Amino acid sequence: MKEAYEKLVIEGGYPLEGEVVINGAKNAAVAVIPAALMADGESVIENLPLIEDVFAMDDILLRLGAKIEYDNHSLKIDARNLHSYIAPYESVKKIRASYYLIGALLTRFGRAEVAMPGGCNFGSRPIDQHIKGFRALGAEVKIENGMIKAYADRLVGTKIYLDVVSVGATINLMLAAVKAKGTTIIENAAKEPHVVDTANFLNSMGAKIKGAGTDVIRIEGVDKLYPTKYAIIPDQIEAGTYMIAACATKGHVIVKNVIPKHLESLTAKLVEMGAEVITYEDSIEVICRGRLRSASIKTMPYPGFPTDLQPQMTVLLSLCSGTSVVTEGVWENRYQYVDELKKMGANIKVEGRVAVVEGVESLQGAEVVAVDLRAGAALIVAGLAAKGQTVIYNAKNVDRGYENIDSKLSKLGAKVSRR
Ligand SMILES: CC(=O)N[C@H]1[C@@H](OP(=O)(O)OP(=O)(O)OC[C@H]2O[C@@H](n3ccc(=O)[nH]c3=O)[C@H](O)[C@@H]2O)O[C@H](CO)[C@@H](O)[C@@H]1O
Ligand SMILES: C=C(OP(=O)(O)O)C(=O)O
Repeated sequence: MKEAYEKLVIEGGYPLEGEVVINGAKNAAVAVIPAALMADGESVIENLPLIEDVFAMDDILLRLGAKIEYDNHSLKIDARNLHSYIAPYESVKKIRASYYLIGALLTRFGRAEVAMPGGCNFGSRPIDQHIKGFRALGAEVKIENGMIKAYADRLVGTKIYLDVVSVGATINLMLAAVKAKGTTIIENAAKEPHVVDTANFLNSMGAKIKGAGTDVIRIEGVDKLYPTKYAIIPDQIEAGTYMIAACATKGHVIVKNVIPKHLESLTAKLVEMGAEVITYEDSIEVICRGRLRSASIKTMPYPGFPTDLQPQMTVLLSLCSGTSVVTEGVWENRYQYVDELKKMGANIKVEGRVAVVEGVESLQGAEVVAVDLRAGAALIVAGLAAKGQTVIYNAKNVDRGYENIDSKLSKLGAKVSRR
């Protein structure tokens, strides 16, 4: 009988060798797609990753009345016949990014009813800053029966200071402010590459956004947004995952179609640990011929070390010589994968947001479960490096953020199959 979720089977111990082309950024794609709903016409988004989170967002758009058409990695979105401002639970619960429908539908219709979002479960993932911002812009917002209901006859620009640096709130409030009356200033804004990419997409639609990529974003409201054609940035987390896997397997990999600046915190850390990393204009070469040194990382908002690479990096640190310390500076409980790693021989002690990692000579293959997207990516890195066979259940979780990860790894010499 077919498993409820497909599993990945990995024969470990083969160094990754060769080139891998990185797809578009998941966290840019899931912001830009709903943003396209704000133009009454047909937009084209290029370089989209063909991943489960994008398909889940597509499903939401179809339920709202949009028409979509794929041509390889390009998506045409026709939002002319949008007929609903209600995004239902069964499609919204699959992804975290469904919260962007609130900002986009508020701007399009002046009203939005969106179920509470889903996404990776690592502790509470509040959206109070989103709601605080919508209310500051003049929207009435209430939560009823698990639905976020927002209404605004007219959104009016204002100054919003985010209590915490939040990617989602920063992007969502940009979506709500682009056609508000007057100017909106978002202070303590997130600076991630996908925040900048979404601002650039909105500006290509006729929005007037300045300062994205800094902690103060200024949005001058406009009367109309226009359909556009736009190619999103490459995925820094997909690229970083392959760079870490190259090191974990003592391999030699070139990740292509990347923006090296987006990976500077990882590149610097890998060099500190003893890997050879050569940066080119749109690719990065990683060479690792021996056991790396231990290091410490603390995940922080961009340009700090990205939390979405924390699980993968912890696997690499598990194989280094010496003791490493990992501090999760963004999420309260993002170590659920550690119990699975321990089944493979990792020596990790978790206290709250800190994990102390004692390096081991090698990991052993085991049967493990991918509890979420990056936990699954971490277990893949571990299985590639381990001695023997690793079976990863719930592998569909990995497909949320990685396009064709098994075939890409096979092309790099890994022995991996989906069963
Ligand atoms: C779809 C998407 O883009 N997901 C990314 C997004 O998630 P997401 O947008 O959920 O993450 P945020 O940047 O908002 O969260 C950062 C921190 O702020 C807190 N917070 C956030 C919002 C809020 O209203 N109140 C609040 O307290 C969170 O609990 C967390 O501690 O950024 C995270 C941090 O880079 C990444 O791990 C996710 O991959
Ligand atoms: C946490 C992640 O995704 P999401 O916020 O969509 O759950 C991630 O991409 O690592």
